[in-house]
Amino acid sequence: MSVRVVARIRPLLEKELDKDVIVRADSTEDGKPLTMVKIPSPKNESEEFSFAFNSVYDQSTTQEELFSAEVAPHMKALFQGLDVTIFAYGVTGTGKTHTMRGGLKLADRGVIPRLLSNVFRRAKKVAKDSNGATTVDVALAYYEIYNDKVFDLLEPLEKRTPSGLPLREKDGKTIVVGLSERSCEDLKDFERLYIEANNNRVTAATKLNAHSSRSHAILRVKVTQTTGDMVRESTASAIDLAGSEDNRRTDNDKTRLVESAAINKSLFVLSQCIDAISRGDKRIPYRESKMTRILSLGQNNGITIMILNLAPMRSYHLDTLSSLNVSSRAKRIEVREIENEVVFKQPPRSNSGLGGTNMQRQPLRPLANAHNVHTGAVLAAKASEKAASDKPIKAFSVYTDKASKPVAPRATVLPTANSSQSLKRSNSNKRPADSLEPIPTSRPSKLARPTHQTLVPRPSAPAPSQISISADQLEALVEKKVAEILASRTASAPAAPAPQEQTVPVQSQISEEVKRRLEALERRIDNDERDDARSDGLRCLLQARQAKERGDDEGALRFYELALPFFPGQAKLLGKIDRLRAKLAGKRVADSSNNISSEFFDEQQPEQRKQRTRARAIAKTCRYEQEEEDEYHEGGEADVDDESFIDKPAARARHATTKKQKGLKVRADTEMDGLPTPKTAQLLSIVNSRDISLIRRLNGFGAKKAQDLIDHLNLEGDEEAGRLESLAQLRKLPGMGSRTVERAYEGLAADAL
Ligand SMILES: Nc1ncnc2c1ncn2[C@@H]1O[C@H](COP(=O)(O)OP(=O)(O)OP(=O)(O)O)[C@@H](O)[C@H]1O
Repeated sequence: MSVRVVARIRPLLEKELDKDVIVRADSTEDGKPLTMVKIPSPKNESEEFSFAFNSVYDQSTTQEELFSAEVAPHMKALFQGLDVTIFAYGVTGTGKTHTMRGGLKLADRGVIPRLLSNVFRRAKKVAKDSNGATTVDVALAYYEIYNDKVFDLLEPLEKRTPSGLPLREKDGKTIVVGLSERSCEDLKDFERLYIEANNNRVTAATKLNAHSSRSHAILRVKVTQTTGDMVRESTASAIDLAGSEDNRRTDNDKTRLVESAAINKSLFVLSQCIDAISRGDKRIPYRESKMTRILSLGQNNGITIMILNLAPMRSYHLDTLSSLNVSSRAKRIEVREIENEVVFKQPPRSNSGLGGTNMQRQPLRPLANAHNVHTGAVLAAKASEKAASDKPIKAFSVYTDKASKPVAPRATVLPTANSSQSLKRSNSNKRPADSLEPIPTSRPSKLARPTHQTLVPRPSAPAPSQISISADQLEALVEKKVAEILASRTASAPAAPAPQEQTVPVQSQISEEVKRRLEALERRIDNDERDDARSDGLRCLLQARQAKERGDDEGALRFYELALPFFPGQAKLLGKIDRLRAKLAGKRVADSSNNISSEFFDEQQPEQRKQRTRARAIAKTCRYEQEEEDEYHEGGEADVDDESFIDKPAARARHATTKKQKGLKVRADTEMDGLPTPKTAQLLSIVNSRDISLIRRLNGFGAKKAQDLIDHLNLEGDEEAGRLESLAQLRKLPGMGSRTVERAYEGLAADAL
């Protein structure tokens, strides 16, 4: 099933009553429900663009109507074990927070309080219908992504660390490490928590919205239904995204500008993800922002509803067109409606096999094919509260945490997802205590183990620690993903003529290597806690460069603009932005009309559209592969170069530890950094020429690396002011590093021989 995308047009506010309304809801035929948003062309008022959605809600729509039509119908599915995600998207001031949170009056309450009210009502009904045999527990996690950092909204502000909470991937889901979770008894309990938590959320007045959300807020409502030893867990996520904003209209100060840059960047990445998914690209840039990692659009199982919020006034014209374009593409995203697996609680096991009465329970273990792996831990959390409080670091998923309800300590997952009522765990399925290998640990158990694993006698190899298991699992997942991609590429590749066949395995190896490096690099970027402003700025520049190479001028402009707050007043950067703006001024309108016609074209010519999409996807894949090969073909040192860009001192320190690398560095310093040798002078003169064809000829430089180098030189100043005088200066540039410079130097030396 596709992501359900609905649009909501907000009414005019009191201060806007004299404003010109240009956005309206319409239906395809008289008497049919509203499914179209119509808006005039900014170029030609007599021309009107139409965007089709699953449903459209006009200015008169009440909070109750929206909830009843879009959210209430999915509450049953939530209690059947499906995860439900609802997120509000749109420009600043269009009503996202109003839709999700709403006002304090009963009629003004938004999706979130209504959702909770519905959940508690259903929970009571489930308990009543089962004569008390089934109990339902509701727990909340609530956090915000502010300046691309994750903060727990249920914890007081004093507890925040500057770097925020880290993210990890686990069992195909992105989890927030250290996130708290609160048990919630009833609506009053929820309101108390929610109002308190919202006071922690960053909002501020901007010119476009007196209470503008400066962060993306994510509320997770976990519903746990327990019947005897069966546990079913599902999660409703309600996400209020911060709104994109055009800083020419906001009059934002420096702090607001930095926030705005982070908001716009993450929303831009979201739009890129939507585009990539709808084009069928293999690589979706989820990892380029924390918000897209967490949202994982199209990756999560369950039901996803996107609410596009729109303001009807002319002053939002281009922004409205842009968000209509993005959201209408989101309709094409497919999500799998798969229920979460049922979990069976396991009675407390004897620890006799572990020896000693003080021995703690088993350590964390990986749980294959389970979505709700933390259930046992959550339900056991209160019982083990004291032990847990002794631990310095907790790795809770957003589905997991400090629930306060005492429940059985362990749970076991059955691989059958849909047979919850008929399955009961027999005694023969219990894992005998003597099959446990002794694991010296003081960590209390937090994860369940799948039944099918427990039935098989375990080898007596020593159990790895929790951390090494996670790392191995991660590695294995990456390997598996790469293998699958390669297998599908090989399978779908057309038969090559005989002479080229020999090159296929080599290319596959290169791609595999490239993929692995890319994944490793992304992981390293994500794990790097020191996301300082400068490296964010440099990343924006690199993204801009990449967008430009792809011919995506709009993307390049957005990223250059995002980079501006990090390099204020940079003449070169401002020049680039001005040139791109001028180029795009007329093109933007033309693009919009192309998109509309392609919407209609899609319906009329599905085959041609598919062919176009395929051709685009193939062209893009080829481009990616070419770029990757350009960058990585030279082999083992590419990651050194990249690492030096992310964190040069740390990377150098790491690489300087091996004997071989130590030798290389010493040689580089003595041979290359003294008085400029002819080779040094030659290398510097090639670099200073800023001529891409010359720089590309250097050993280890592909098109992208060469262009990045030129961009960085341009940022340093013009050819005179930004001239490099030594290799040490070259090494300090982002993306360079000792190894790169040495290879380029050695390449020149080899040429001379
Ligand atoms: N459907 C609606 N009915 C009445 N008022 C609305 C409606 N939608 C939005 N508003 C009002 O419009 C203003 C802006 O809405 P809101 O703060 O929800 O926008 P937003 O999209 O969340 O903005 P930002 O992204 O800056 O946080 C608020 O005063 C809100 O009360």
